[in-house]
Amino acid sequence: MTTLGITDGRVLRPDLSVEEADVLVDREGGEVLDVGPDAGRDADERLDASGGLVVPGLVNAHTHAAMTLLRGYADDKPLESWLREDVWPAEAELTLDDIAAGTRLAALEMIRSGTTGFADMYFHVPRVAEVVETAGLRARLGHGVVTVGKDEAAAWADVEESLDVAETVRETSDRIETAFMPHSLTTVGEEYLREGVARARDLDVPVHIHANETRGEVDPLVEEHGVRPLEYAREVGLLEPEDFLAHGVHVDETEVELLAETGASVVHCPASNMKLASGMAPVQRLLDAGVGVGLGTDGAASNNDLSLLGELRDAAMLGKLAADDASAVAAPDAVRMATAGSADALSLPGGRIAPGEAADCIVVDLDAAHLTPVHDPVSHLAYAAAASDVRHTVCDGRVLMRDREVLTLDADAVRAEAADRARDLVTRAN
Ligand SMILES: CSC[C@H]1O[C@@H](n2cnc3c(O)ncnc32)[C@H](O)[C@@H]1O
Ligand SMILES: [Zn+2]
Repeated sequence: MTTLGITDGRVLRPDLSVEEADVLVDREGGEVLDVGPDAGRDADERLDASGGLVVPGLVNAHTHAAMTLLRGYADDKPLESWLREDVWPAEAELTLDDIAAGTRLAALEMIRSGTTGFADMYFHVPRVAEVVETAGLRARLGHGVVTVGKDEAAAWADVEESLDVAETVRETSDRIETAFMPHSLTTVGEEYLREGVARARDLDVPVHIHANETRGEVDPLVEEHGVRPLEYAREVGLLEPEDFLAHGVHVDETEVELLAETGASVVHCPASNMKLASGMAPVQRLLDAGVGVGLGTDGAASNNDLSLLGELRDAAMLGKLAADDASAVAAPDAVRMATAGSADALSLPGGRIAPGEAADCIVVDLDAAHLTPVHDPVSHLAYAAAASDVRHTVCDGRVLMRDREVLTLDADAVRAEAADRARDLVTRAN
């Protein structure tokens, strides 16, 4: 066994207390061995955390990584017209190599901003998995199914592809898990949902879906089925404890209770919800009811970055507006959402720094003008720290970024290829 010591910093513990300590990591086993004063002093390799805070690696519980290629391509529109007029026509032109390049760019941005794990719903998932493996990240991946606008054969083929990906891609890496991923309750027909979800249960994979994102999606569904969207979701077999729903903006009291009873989680995406004017999720209400809540950026085209530190701030701010209460979604709640909340929602290791837990951690520099003084490091994580404050990123015991240099990807090459491909993509789409 060889060890990594993250030394001389302060460590955020699972109860969100902060203590001066080292973190000792088993590099091959990918787990935390010890947390305590001088625990890392004799380690084989050391990462200097002096002046910094050692935090669990952040977990982005809902994104579409390759949408980095569409960052800034179509802004200032609501979800439905943004998807139909801009995003879907561009996505129809994506090649496998585009998706690999966009995902690499996302991986670079995630490592730089302290994200060690993520959930991705997109296309050409085996290529996405290759990138995740090379970058050294952890992920739960799935092929997004859309059946509206397709003939029956094409719709079933899409369902089969998502199930096939869920079954096979999880075998490709110890850091990759999968899920069955129907796009939403309105873009996938009922028969496909019922059959796909039942088969996902046989494969023992969770289901990830967009749900209750906009009024434009909820109202017609209620009209058609005569029940709330999450009651319909339950009827078609969704809402098992390992399932996780993106957004959950327009949920009523019955649906909050249904989530709490079933144990399915919600992934809050505040920046995307604000940018597309989708609405404000009742996050404090969900937390009060005992619903598991994680945090996601959604794709870079509706955000427009993949920084979870930015998302933390948005979650804390928007949560107060939604509740009309300045004490709602307090700093520790937001930090918990981006760490243990997201990791638990995705059933992935990580989210807590303690012996036996996955060695997914980051060091956030606190020695910066905008982070001075440090009355409360948890407050700084929620309200003041930025992506560029992340100094080191470690996933599964491996150093992915040391002193702001990403070690697993060639940053210049990744940026150049993504910029070229994005330009060609939008030329083809237009
Ligand atoms: C079928 S793969 C995933 C699909 O989802 C689209 N998408 C991106 N952001 C959102 C969002 O906020 N709500 C719904 N769908 C979204 C993405 O462009 C892909 O087509
Ligand atoms: Zn999404």
